[in-house]
Amino acid sequence: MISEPGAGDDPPALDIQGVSHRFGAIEALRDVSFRVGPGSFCALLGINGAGKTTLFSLITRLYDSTSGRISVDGFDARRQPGRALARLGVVFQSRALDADLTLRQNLAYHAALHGIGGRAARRRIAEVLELVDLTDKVTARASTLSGGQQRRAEIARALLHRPRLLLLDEATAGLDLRARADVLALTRRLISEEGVSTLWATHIFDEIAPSDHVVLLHRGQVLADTLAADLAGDETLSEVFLRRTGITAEEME
Ligand SMILES: Nc1ncnc2c1ncn2[C@@H]1O[C@H](COP(=O)(O)OP(=O)(O)OP(=O)(O)O)[C@@H](O)[C@H]1O
Repeated sequence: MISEPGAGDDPPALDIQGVSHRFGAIEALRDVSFRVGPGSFCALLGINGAGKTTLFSLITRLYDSTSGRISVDGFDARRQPGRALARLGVVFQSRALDADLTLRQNLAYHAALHGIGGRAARRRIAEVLELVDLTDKVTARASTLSGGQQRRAEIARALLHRPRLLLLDEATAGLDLRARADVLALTRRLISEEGVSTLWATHIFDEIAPSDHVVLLHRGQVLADTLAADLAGDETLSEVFLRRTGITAEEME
């Protein structure tokens, strides 16, 4: 079930209303609106160039949107950026750990950026490492971790300041099947254990469960915003994706 914002007392983890963005003549996003309910998993489904990374850059305030409104956990990203960003944890497509530092050093550095130090930092680092099942790697250099372990460490890092919303941009890119499944399962588990909502950007249909909320983004526009099972109906998700977007299976490659 999609957790409908407004159904309980909590505001939506993410509320995007009428957001557009241009890069010169390129319209990367056009009038994008959707919500991610509190404590829910939302798949942002789109192929390369759909606008997923642009949307993430707007949510994280890397860019300012041309128009529209973005709120994180009820805080307007433009008018209250500090409060909105404090509620956000991000795992970008590119690797973000310092390869020469140990896992503990990487996390301690990031905790300090969020104003968490001393004993509180040590306690929280131990908690997040346990959440991602990397407790035994705390003194390992980041460069010695496998791709999947690094991704889990990045998720731990994103969780340090107890965000209400996690943004993951193609988090399984470059991982083998086993590691992909681990990262996805971990992210789903965090929703129940940490109560953190997730916006999971992907182009991989297999990562989406029938009960997931899915937002289909194509050429900067939202073509669907519903339960994956309702979107698919009697078809597979990939069939309905190709039909709705009008692209061919070859173009998906
Ligand atoms: N800095 C930029 N300058 C100009 N055009 C850009 C810039 N960033 C993105 N675009 C264009 O905006 C559109 C959306 O790109 P975006 O990177 O957001 O898509 P995406 O869904 O994240 O794809 P990918 O997974 O390949 O990053 C594309 O047409 C892209 O070429």
